Order: sequence, then C-alpha cells, then structure tokens
Amino acid sequence: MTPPPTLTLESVPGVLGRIVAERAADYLHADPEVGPPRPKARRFESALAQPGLVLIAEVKRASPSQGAIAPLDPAQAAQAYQAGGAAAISCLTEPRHFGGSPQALRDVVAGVTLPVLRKDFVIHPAMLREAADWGASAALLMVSVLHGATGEYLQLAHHLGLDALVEVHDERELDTALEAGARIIGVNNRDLTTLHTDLQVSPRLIRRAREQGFTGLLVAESGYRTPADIASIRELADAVLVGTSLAGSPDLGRAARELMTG
Ligand SMILES: O=P(O)(O)OC[C@@H](O)[C@@H](O)c1c[nH]c2ccccc12
Repeated sequence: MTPPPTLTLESVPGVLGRIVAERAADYLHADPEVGPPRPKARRFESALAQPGLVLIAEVKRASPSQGAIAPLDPAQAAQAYQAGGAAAISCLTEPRHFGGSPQALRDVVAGVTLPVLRKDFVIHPAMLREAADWGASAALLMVSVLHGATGEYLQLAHHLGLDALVEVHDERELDTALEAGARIIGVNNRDLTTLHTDLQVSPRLIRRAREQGFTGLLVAESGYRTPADIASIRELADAVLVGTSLAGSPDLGRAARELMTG
C-alpha cells in the first residue's frame, strides 16, 4: 500500500497541536511500510453493534485536563471493566500527557477477552502497524488531526485488519468522516484544542449523522459521570466511551456497572 502523504500538522491548534507535534517527532524516522493485508476480524465493530447502549471503558491514568487520575495497573483495570459489563476497552498509549504506553496496551490485550482500541494521536502509518502488532482490534483516527488524509488512514487501518473509530467534534469534521467512508464515528464532547467539554455536542452531531443517512455505528465520547448523563444519549448512540469518571473511582467494575444501569 502506498503510504499516505505527509500531514500538515502546523494547522492543529492549542493543546492538541502540542501533543500532535510531539508524536510527529516521535515517529519522524519510523518506517511507513505496513506490509501485506491482514484479515478483518471486526471484533470492535461487532462489540459496538450489540443491542442497547454499550460501554467502551477507558484505561486512563492521566490527562491534560485532570493531571494524574489514578495509578492504574492497566490489565487489572481492564479486567475490572470487563467484569463490570464493558463491551470493549480503550487503552491510551500516549506517554507524556495520558500516562499510556505500548506495554499497557499489550498487557490489556493479554488480560481480557474484549476487543481493545488503541487510543493515541495517530499521525503516522507506523502507529497503525504497531496497533495491529500489539493485538489491538481498533485504532482511533482523529479528523481534527488528519483532516483530508482521514480517508487514507481509514483504508490503512482496514488494510491492517483494524476497525477505526473516526473522531469528530463539529459539523465540518463530521462531513469529512462521512465522506471518508467511516463505519464507526465517535463524537467527542471535549474540544481538544481548549479542553472544554459540552455534553450537548454528541446528541447534536449524532442526530445530524443519522439525518444524513449514516447507517454505521455512533459513539458518544468524553465527560460522562452519572447515569443521568448517560440517559441523554441512551436512545441516540450505539456506545459511550468513558475514562476519567471510571478510572478515578475506587471500584472500577462497580463504577462501570452503576454508570450504565443507574
Ligand atoms: O475521560 P473522559 O472524559 O471520560 O473521556 C474519555 C475519552 O473520550 C477521552 O479520553 C478521549 C476522547 N478522544 C480522545 C483523543 C485523544 C485522547 C483522549 C481522548
């Protein structure tokens, strides 16, 4: 597969811009070759397609908005989430701001039977090859970072047998995700350039995606803390992605179950 063109990352603003610049430096000399096609398992997609609103629980030790959240053991945290009824696990691999690591992802994959999402700021094909090599079922692709290259990265993910969670935060990004042919779209309530969170963003963009005829899966992301928050998207989204409010609680499995069942 021909590697996608070099991204123009200067256009990414704020906190997000800083993180993305660091990741671009990390992968500056990485090999863009992704190798032959790998079989599609579609495990992440199938997990999200189960009836009702399902939970993607995130292993998140820190974040730019919260600082340190909890010194979680990634595999133990993921096992607790699985016992608490989560349908999939999201695991951060970004090391400087989110306390993630490649080892965390490998440990989570080894520790649970659920499909695992690599949560990182994908700016280079090597990051998708790594995700597949480490056993992830899916990778996050952010339209705010990839812009016009979103479609090529989506094809690259599919080539590697990965599902892609294509993340958007406004109408323009949603249009890009739809044009790119995304099968799973995540709406982030948090603006990663300012870190401001608004729970109205997911309902608004999820409705719009459906109005435009999108038949794929929709994920509401970020800022969900209470069963009442979850109620606001229960009839709209296929899945909800929750990190901070679960990761910071004393009993992760119980927190997962109580959040989803009220
Ligand atoms: O911790 P929260 O508010 O529950 O959010 C989880 C998840 O949505 C968030 O971690 C996230 C969504 N998109 C991202 C992109 C990069 C890093 C992190 C994220």
